[in-house]
Amino acid sequence: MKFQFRAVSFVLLSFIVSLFGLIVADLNSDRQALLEFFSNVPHAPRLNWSESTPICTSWAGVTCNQNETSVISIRLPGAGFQGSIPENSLGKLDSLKILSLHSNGLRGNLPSDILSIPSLQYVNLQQNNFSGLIPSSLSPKLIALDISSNNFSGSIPPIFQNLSRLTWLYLQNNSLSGAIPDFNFTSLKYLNLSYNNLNGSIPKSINKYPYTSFAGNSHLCGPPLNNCSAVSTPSSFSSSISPSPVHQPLSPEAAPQNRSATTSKSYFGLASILALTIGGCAFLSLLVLVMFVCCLKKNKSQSSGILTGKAPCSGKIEVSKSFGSGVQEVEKNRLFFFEGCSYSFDLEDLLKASAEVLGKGSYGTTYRAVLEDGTAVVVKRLREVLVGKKEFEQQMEVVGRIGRHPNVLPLRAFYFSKDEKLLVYDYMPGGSLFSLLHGNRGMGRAPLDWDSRMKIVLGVAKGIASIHTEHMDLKLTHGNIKSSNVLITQEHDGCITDVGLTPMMTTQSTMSKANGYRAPEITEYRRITQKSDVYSFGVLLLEMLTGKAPIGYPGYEDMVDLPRWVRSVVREEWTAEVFDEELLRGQYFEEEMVQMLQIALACVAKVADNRPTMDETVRNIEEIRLPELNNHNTSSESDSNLQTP
Ligand SMILES: Nc1ncnc2c1ncn2[C@@H]1O[C@H](COP(=O)(O)OP(=O)(O)OP(=O)(O)O)[C@@H](O)[C@H]1O
Repeated sequence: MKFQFRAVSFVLLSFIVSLFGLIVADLNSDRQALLEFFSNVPHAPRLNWSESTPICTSWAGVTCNQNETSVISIRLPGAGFQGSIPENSLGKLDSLKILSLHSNGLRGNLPSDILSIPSLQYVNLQQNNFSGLIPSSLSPKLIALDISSNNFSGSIPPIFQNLSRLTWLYLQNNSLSGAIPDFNFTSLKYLNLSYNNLNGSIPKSINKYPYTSFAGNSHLCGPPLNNCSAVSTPSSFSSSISPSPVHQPLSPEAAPQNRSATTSKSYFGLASILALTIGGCAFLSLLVLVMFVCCLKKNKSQSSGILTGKAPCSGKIEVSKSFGSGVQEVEKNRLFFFEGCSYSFDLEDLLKASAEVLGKGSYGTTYRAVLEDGTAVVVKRLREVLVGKKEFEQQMEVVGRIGRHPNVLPLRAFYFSKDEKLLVYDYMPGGSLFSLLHGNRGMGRAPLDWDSRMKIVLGVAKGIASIHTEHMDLKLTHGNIKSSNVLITQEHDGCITDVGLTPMMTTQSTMSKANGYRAPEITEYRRITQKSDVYSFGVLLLEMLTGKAPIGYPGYEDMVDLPRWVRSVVREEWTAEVFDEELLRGQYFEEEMVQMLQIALACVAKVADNRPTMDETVRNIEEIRLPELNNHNTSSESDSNLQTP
């Protein structure tokens, strides 16, 4: 009996010892793998990985599982890594789920053992200099793969077909060639293959993705690009196809992307090309005119469509205390409501409402109007509107269509007359991000915590990305992103307002007040693009991180040229000096803050082409906030905890 007991104890003890040994060995082998990478790849001096410190609690950018037995995530975007990743380094982290090394200077081949780590789910290696082929062995658990803006060549390996959980696939801005394999993705939601050298026809299985997913591949054809039949042979294409997408301001006149294949010049003389162009333009203009007249007629005759007109009974305008003082009696009979709007007042009610000035912006004065039944709305009284009635109404159609995203404040109604242009929005009692960050800095101030800031800016990023999505063939921009145009919803989310106003306003009004948010190319060439929106959003992120208002707000003492100031502080080394002191009190999320700073600095790159797109920015922020890493604890190993962000 005694012998039996001893034997059992011995077996149990050996089991425990060997289990412990295994655990230690596991973490040790992860440590060795990371040190192998770290010692072979030059990086920024701020990285603190050292043999003598505990890997799970001290190494920047490294996250372990809950039991601290293995490394599950590496997130070091923009950490200054230069050079190639050695084989048998990162590829040895056999429990790795998340690998984010975007915006570094990594180059050479991507070792084949990395993407095949069986547990790997999220990979973001965009904006490096990797070259060679995409490895053909990939983790079956991959959910997101972003290797865009590198120099990968060769064809797209058919292995993607087998990845049943793949939701994001971003391969744009590489040198990939050959035909696109006939994928039959089951879970893919986002696909971008643009700006490569792909050729042949787009497989049916993926032709539901937008034009922008395939643009910039001059030898690719079929929906949503040009019909393959319209394309003769690859050699008949003009070689001068624009290398990057053209972004137009949010304006109905913005030209659609040129979707027609450019045929070889040898087929036509200059005269025939000119004649065709002029004829084509004339025909198109006629067509647009006819369509527009039809649209207007339809709008006037029925109240379907996006806009509905309301003809109120006549009444006296309260000249003294409301915004209605300038409205002409004859023209005050048409307040256009957008479809789905539940308000039931008319222009007369609005003009009678008691009004309080919320502020004077660059486009005019904004009022909070309280109607007789107690409904509060916001009325923006525009001044210096550049366009006539028709263009204004066309623009309103566009605005009505894009204001259907939870992070974009919908325009509810508008009024246009010779002397008065009014816009009606919901009143947002939560105020603006500007007032939350800079308002009442004295006693009794409730500081805006990190989680709230992250939620708001992620919402704003999504809102802007939704504006940048192609609408009616137009590449739209916002043109005036700043913290006073970010309003806070009941759910404490960020919501962008003033959508679609920039193209209708005079240049003085659009240039004057928001200089601190303006991209260099706007100041120099007055060119508003989607990338200049990204710049403004980057300044907004810096404002959120530093608590400082960008230049352009008279009356705010700590105004600074934010991108310039932040760059000068962090040039040598990342430092807590840039962060808003309110963020340094209490629980301090340094790693997330540093990562947000990296994202912000990428957005405010001086050269527009070096800035990420808004979609990429959304993903980069979401990656910081993966559910697994929320609440700032280390992760559980359960796969179900890692959901699609
Ligand atoms: N729907 C709304 N609900 C609550 N407050 C709003 C609403 N729309 C605007 N505001 C607030 O009203 C004030 C004035 O806004 P306005 O848009 O006129 O100026 P601005 O945002 O400072 O500059 P700009 O005209 O360049 O956008 C700002 O503080 C803004 O945050």
